[in-house]
Amino acid sequence: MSTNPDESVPAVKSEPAPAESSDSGKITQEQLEAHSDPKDIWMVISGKVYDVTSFLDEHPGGDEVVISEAGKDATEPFEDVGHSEEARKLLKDMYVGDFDGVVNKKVQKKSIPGTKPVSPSRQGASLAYFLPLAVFVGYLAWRFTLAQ
Ligand code: HEM
Repeated sequence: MSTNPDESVPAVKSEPAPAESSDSGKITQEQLEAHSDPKDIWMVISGKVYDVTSFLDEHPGGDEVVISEAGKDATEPFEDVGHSEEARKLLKDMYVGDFDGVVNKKVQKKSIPGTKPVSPSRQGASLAYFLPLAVFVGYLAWRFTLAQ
């Protein structure tokens, strides 16, 4: 028999540790930034979050470039280097989860080859040409019908 009066009281469950992902199961910008220490590095590459901490010393490009991208979206610098297929395969083992934030804007904005982006102002401009022309053609057609 125990003399401890607290023993009958059920242990209060401790608060669960903060989740490493948002409600959507994705990693938020905040969580990404929480891993920007050289001893604990996460980074985003093409919308996926990778824990590159253990790879730091092995990186053929040196640790500094990787540290400078800690807690950030490193898609652009990673792609700019033109990493090999081998480098991309290494990423698989470092995968933590999908990124919930905005995927690298510059990369997203890149136009799709073979297509020509039309800006809203240009759309307006072509409408400004087309409308009077359509009215004029309509007028000609009307005159032509009257002349018959
Ligand atoms: C985090 C994931 C990364 C992995 C797994 C990775 C892996 C590699 C590998 C395997 C190479 C050797 C060449 C090749 O196979 O392409 C390499 C080279 C290189 N990496 Fe990375 N890298 C990563 C991130 C980065 C980042 C974020 C930067 C720049 C900010 C960077 C900059 C470089 C540079 C400059 C080289 C060329 C080194 C040389 O040729 O002397 N890497 N990387």
